[in-house]
Amino acid sequence: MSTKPKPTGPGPDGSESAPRRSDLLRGLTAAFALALRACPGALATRVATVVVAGAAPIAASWLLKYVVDGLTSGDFRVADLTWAAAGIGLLTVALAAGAAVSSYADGRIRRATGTRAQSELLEAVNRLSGLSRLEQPAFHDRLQLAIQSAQGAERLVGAALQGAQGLLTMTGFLGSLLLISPVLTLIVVAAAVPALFAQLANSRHRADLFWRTSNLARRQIFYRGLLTDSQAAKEIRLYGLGPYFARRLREDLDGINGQEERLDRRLVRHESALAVLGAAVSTGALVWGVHQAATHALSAGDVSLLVAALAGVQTSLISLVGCIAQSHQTALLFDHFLYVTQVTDDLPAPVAPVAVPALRRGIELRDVWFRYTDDGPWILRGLDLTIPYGTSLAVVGLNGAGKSTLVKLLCRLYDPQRGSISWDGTDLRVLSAEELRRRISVVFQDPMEYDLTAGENIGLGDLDALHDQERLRAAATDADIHTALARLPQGYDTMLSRMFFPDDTEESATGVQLSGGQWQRLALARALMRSGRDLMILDEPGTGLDAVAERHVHDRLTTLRQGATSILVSHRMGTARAADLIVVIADGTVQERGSHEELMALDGAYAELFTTQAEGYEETVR
Ligand SMILES: Nc1ncnc2c1ncn2[C@@H]1O[C@H](COP(=O)(O)OP(=O)(O)OP(=O)(O)O)[C@@H](O)[C@H]1O
Repeated sequence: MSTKPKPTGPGPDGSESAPRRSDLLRGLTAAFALALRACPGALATRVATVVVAGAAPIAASWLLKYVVDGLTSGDFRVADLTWAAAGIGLLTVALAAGAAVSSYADGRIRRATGTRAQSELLEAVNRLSGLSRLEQPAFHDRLQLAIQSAQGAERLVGAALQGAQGLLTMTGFLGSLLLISPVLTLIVVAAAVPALFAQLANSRHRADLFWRTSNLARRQIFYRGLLTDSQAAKEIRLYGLGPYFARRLREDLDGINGQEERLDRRLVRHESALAVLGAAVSTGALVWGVHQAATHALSAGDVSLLVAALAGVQTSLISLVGCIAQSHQTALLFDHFLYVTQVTDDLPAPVAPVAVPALRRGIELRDVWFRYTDDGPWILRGLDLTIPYGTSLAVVGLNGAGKSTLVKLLCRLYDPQRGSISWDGTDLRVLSAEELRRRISVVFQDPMEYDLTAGENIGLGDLDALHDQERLRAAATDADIHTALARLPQGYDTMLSRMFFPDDTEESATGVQLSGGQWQRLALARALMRSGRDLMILDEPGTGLDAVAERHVHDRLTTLRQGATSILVSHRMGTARAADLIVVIADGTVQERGSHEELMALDGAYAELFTTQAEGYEETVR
């Protein structure tokens, strides 16, 4: 199963448009809500530290003004000045302690929101009961970005709190300046406003660039995945594709770097002009303040407050703008997280789900039409098929005829666009998909190879029996894999992975890799853990098995299937012939149906498939 995103259009979902400004507000609200759900205590602490850190510099500058005014005028009480100086000291201590508490609270917020975001994301993906969304490249891309941005909530909260702190300090200092001189306040604000808007525009440019280059960035993940994936390594080495993909990755990186460089050059011009403007306003204000003090229009304390306010406004402005810029980009990424966590199920859930009864009459497909995408070709075209209870059905047909598609529809991994599939007369659409699947046991054509122990690989078929050694062994024996597993270094506890080791194993221990056929048998054993279920589906269980193994497995399955409703998809006609009912799928419908003898007598598609295969064997033997 590949987890590598495939490159698609320019933006997520292939859309060309950059995100809207409202994304920032939406992202911020959602990030705070997430942090509040994850760690309300740490968030409240962090808000308290913001108030302390935002207000303390202003209070300290007023106390300093009081001290300076007292000292320069000579009109003071020693005790008052001492208390004021102690107050400044206390505020400094509060600031230092606040910084330590704030960094601890940040850590807690980071861990708690990160974990919560991951779980909410995976819960949302698990809520998707079908396959179609996960198979849409655009959704898949979104999902990859959502996984990367799960930490975005913490960064957004952090940036917003830092911004709030900057805003608090700036407002406090502007208020202080207003008391000294309304004119001066106006000048400082006038110098700050263009800087603020220019910085906002810059952050918007950065966000746009990020959006424009996100497709290139995703393609890099794809190339990096190819170059480091052990599954891809065989072909990459055989065809000598490494340097080719490395070059394409470098070209994409150069593309992104080039665009960033151009934007940086533009922004540096803006920023230096703004810095000069800010410095000029500060210097002018300072000169004016000193002049006013010299002519006794202002006190020395006013000048000290003026100096603190000018520095405070400039610093908090820079911090505020930095936070807004960071929030903008983070909100863009976090939007993918919100999209995925709010996505609706791809299979409509029944309004009043009906309990899935044990199968007693059979399964019926009536005029089933199905295609994977709205603009794709029809795979099934009005297929009719009745599978009576207790029948063993074999489905045969050429490659791409739609056999595996039929299997997936029976498991309700998709809904047909037209027609119906019913379980004892009840349409699958009104049954709970989860309950339905509990009544089915399937070996898919491409079964999973879990990087877990051999026992777990089997036990996953029935989680309640994950550690039931007897049942694991029985299933493995029926799938003809018990002997091979028993011979592994740690028997059923052997890790079937070259990447992970059991927690209690030394790092030097190596995992074991099974052959393709052995994995196939393990998947069969996993399905056999559910052999008591109402319907057993085997989609090509013989692929990858050698002739002797296939014979063994086939004999066991024939015994196991007796009396049970089962569906076997197979290209091996020798295996299919033993079924009670055989259907040939072609052109999206059932072309022929009957027993082996009936279909041979019909001398149609089945007879042709059967004799062609039989002749092939005879020629080989001769
Ligand atoms: N997830 C998918 N999205 C889009 N098209 C698909 C998907 N899965 C299968 N198809 C298409 O549906 C058609 C039928 O595929 P299916 O796997 O059902 O055939 P099959 O009869 O099982 O073939 P085979 O014998 O090769 O296993 C094929 O043309 C295939 O390309």
